[in-house]
Amino acid sequence: MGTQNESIAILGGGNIGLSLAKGLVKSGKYEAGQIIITRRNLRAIAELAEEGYQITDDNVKAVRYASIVVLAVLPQQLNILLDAIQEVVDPAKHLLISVASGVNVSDITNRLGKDVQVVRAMPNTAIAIQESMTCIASQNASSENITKVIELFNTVGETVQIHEELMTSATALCACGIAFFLRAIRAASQGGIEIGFHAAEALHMAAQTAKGAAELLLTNKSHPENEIDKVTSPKGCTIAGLNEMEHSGFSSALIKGIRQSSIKAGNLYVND
Ligand SMILES: NC(=O)C1=CN([C@@H]2O[C@H](COP(=O)(O)OP(=O)(O)OC[C@H]3O[C@@H](n4cnc5c(N)ncnc54)[C@H](OP(=O)(O)O)[C@@H]3O)[C@@H](O)[C@H]2O)C=CC1
Ligand SMILES: O=C(O)[C@@H]1CCC=N1
Repeated sequence: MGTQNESIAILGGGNIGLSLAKGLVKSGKYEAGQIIITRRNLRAIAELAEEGYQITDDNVKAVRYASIVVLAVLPQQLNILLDAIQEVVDPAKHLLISVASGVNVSDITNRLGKDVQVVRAMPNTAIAIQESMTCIASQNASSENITKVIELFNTVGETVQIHEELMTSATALCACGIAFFLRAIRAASQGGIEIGFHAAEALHMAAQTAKGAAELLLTNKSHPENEIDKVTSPKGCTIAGLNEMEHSGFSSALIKGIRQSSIKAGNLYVND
C-alpha cells in the first residue's frame, strides 16, 4: 500500500484524469491499486490494468469503492455522470473533487440533490510529472477536507487556494496557460530553425531556455523585467529582438488570449 490509506475513484480517464492518476503514483504517495479509473470506452485504458490500476466502465462501482471521488469528465458530460452516481454518493463517506472547468460547487450539489462536500481543483497537464500549478477552491468543504485536497495535489506540484469566483481565471492562466507557454516554446524553436539549428536541437534549446527563465523567477522571486534588464545590453541584440516582438503585439496577444480563455471557461457548462 502507498502511504495514504484512502482509495480514489477518477471518473473520466481522459487527459487530465490519467495525468492525475500517473502523477499520484509517480509521487510515491499512492499505489496504482488504490486508484480506480472509469471511462465508457474501456479498451482505451486497458493497458492501465497491466500497470496495476483498477479500471471499469461502471461509475457506480467506482464510487462505492472509493472515499475520494474525482470528477474528470468534460463540463458537457458532467450532468449525465452526476445523474448516474446520484444514488450512491454518500455525504457521510465521500469527498468529491471536481476538475471540471466552469462548474460551480453549487451546480454539483444541486444536481445531486445532496449536501456532499465538493472541492474544486484546477490542475494542468504537468501534473503527470509533479509540476502542476493547481488552484483549489470550495464553498462547502470543511477546512480539514480542503487541506486533504491541497495535500493530495501537493504530491503532484504546487497548489494555491483561491476564492471560487476566481476559478475561471485560474483555468485560463494555469490550466490553459501551459498550452500558451508550449506554443511560445514552439514558436521560439521555429525561429531557431530559421537561424540555423535542426528542429530537435532548436526545440531542446528553446525548452531548456524557457525552463531557465521560469526557474530564475521562482528561485530569485524576482520580477520578469528585473531579469530582462540583466539580458538587455545597451544597443544590444536582445532589446532589438524584444522590441520587434512588442511591435508585433507579443504581450498584447498573450493578455488577449488569456482574457478570451477566461470568458470561454465561464461558459463551458450548460446546466440543463
Ligand atoms: N486537459 C486539461 O489540461 C485540463 C482539463 N480540465 C478539465 O478536466 C475535465 C476533463 O478534461 P480532459 O481530460 O481534457 O478531457 P478528455 O476528453 O480527455 O477526458 C474526459 C474523459 O471522460 C470520459 N467520460 C466521458 N463521459 C464519461 C462517463 N459518463 N463515465 C466515465 N467516463 C466518461 C471520456 O472517455 P469515454 O468517452 O471513453 O467515456 C474521456 O476519456 C474537463 O472538465 C476539463 O475542463 C481541467 C484542467 C486541465
Ligand atoms: O481547454 C479546456 O477546456 C480544458 C480546461 C482547461 C484546460 N483544458
